[in-house]
Order: sequence, then C-alpha cells, then structure tokens
Amino acid sequence: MSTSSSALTNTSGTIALAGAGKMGGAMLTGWLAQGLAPTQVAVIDPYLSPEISALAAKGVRLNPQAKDLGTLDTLVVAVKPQSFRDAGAALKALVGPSTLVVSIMAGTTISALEEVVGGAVVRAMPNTPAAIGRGITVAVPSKRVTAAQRAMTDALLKATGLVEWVDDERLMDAVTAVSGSGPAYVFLLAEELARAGVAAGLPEQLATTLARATVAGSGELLHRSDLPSATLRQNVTSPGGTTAAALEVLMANDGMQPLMTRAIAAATRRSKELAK
Ligand SMILES: NC(=O)C1=CN([C@@H]2O[C@H](COP(=O)(O)OP(=O)(O)OC[C@H]3O[C@@H](n4cnc5c(N)ncnc54)[C@H](O)[C@@H]3O)[C@@H](O)[C@H]2O)C=CC1
Ligand SMILES: O=C(O)[C@@H]1CCC=N1
Repeated sequence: MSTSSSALTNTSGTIALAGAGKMGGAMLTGWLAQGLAPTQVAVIDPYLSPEISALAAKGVRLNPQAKDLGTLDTLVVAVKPQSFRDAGAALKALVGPSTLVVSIMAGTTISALEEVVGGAVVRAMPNTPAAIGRGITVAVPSKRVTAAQRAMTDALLKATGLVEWVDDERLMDAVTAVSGSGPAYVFLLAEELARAGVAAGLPEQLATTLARATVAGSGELLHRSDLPSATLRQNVTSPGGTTAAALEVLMANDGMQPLMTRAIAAATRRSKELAK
C-alpha cells in the first residue's frame, strides 16, 4: 500500500467522483487514506450521506458548480447502472476528449460510456473489501487511454487493494459475478453457517460469533498463506472425521459446485442484461 500512497500523493488535477454511495464512498475513503489531497477531490451526488458530507471539513468539494470544475482531469463514475443515462447527461459537460473516465458500473460497456459521457474510458469492477484496503479490482482500458491515464487509474484502484488489468472487455460480466458480487456470497456463508449452528442446537449468539470468526479467520489464513485453497481445506479434514462427513454433503453431485456454477451464471447473465 505504500507504493500506492506515493503514487496518489504525487497526482495533480481534480478527481471528481460521481456517486458516493457504498462503493464510491469506499473508494474515496481509500484514496484519502492513501494520501490523495482532499482538496483535489470533488463529489457529485444529489443525496450525500452524512459521512461524505463530513468530508467537506477536510477540503473535499461537495456538488460544486459545473463552471467551477471546468473540464475534469479524472471522473470516476459510481452511480447505479440504472441511473447512468440520466446522470451521464449532466456529467458530459465536465468531460473533454482527454478526460480520464473510470467507471465501476456493473454491466455498463465502454461503448455506452463513450457515447453518454465521452472521454478516455476505463471500465473497472471493484468489490466492497475496498473499504479496508483489501479489495480486488479488474480494469479494462479503452483504446483512447494513454499510458499516463492507465498509471493514474492504477494508482486510484490500488489505493483500495489489488488490481488486475485485462484487455478483453467480454470478461467483465464473469468478473463482476465472481469478485464484484463475491463478497455477498461469503457473507451469506457466514449467515448460513450460523443458522445451521442454531439448527444443530447452539444458542444464536454463540453460533453467530463462531460463524463470523470462522469465515473471517479462514479468509485471513487464505490471504496470508501461500498454500492453495484446496490444501488449506485438506489440512482441516481428518480422514474419517467430522469435516469429511460435512464435505461429503457439500461436495456431492448436487452440492456446492453446481450451486455456485448456477449462481455465477445468473450474475453473469444479469451483468449482460444491464448493458441493454
Ligand atoms: N456495492 C458493490 O459491492 C459494488 C458496486 N459496484 C457498482 O458501483 C455502483 C454504485 O453501487 P453502490 O455504491 O452499491 O450503490 P449506492 O446506491 O450505494 O450508490 C449510488 C450513489 O449514486 C448517487 N446518485 C444517484 N443519482 C446520481 C446522479 N444523478 N449523479 C450523481 N450521483 C447520483 C446516489 O445518491 C448514491 O449515493 C453501481 O454501478 C454498481 O454496479 C461495483 C462493484 C461492487
Ligand atoms: O449487485 C450489483 O449489481 C453490484 C455489482 C457488483 C456488486 N454489486
């Protein structure tokens, strides 16, 4: 994270964030934590949360007049895909041919962004662990993005975690399904593990504590270990023991693998639909 810190500390020009909700807000927190000057940031959002409003005291500009912003160096678009057409029309006035436009909207294609907003577009897909600097973002640049703009995008995205660059935009629907939406599946696992614990006779609070600590601790072990996930799983599994009994159910033909494949396919389909 120290590299990204210096990379962001050394940037110049205004970075406008359109849509400072859950994901845009998490990214903004990451940028400021990594040394981006608050005075460099302008937030455009008609429904500012109290947390974002409080950033005015640090120097972040909130909903400045378009004439005061002029043509932006960088615009990050983090509104809902469904509000993009409306929001985009207003944002277009702030975008010139050499404005870097980074979109994190699910399903919204580079060509739609070029048509509605203009600029040199990077389409990116982060995830909510960005809020603690542990996100992962996949980014795909349009042909118009310069090396300097790609470096700027890389610095902004690395402020919230890992970054993978790809060249094929068609990968973004499956990326969205796996890592963009992925944290929700992990949180669901924590919920269902707790519910199953209650069904097995545990008091609810103990079951919730055990499930939460188990998911969080396992995630941290996966993060810190060099071992493949399958090896970490095998390390828990004593032959003929309790884990093996549970995994026989989870890894059955109608177990987790086909269920996860169906879930990812549904999310991938939905990402494609959002493009229409
Ligand atoms: N929540 C997540 O885990 C992820 C979300 N995304 C993408 O991020 C985008 C935002 O999602 P969330 O943060 O979850 O939604 P959100 O509803 O929390 O945030 C959207 C924000 O846009 C603002 N907004 C609405 N109309 C606007 C306008 N005309 N101009 C400027 N701002 C406007 C809203 O006030 C709100 O603060 C979506 O496109 C989503 O696909 C991408 C990756 C992960
Ligand atoms: O659910 C969604 O559509 C957004 C994109 C990825 C995560 N949240």
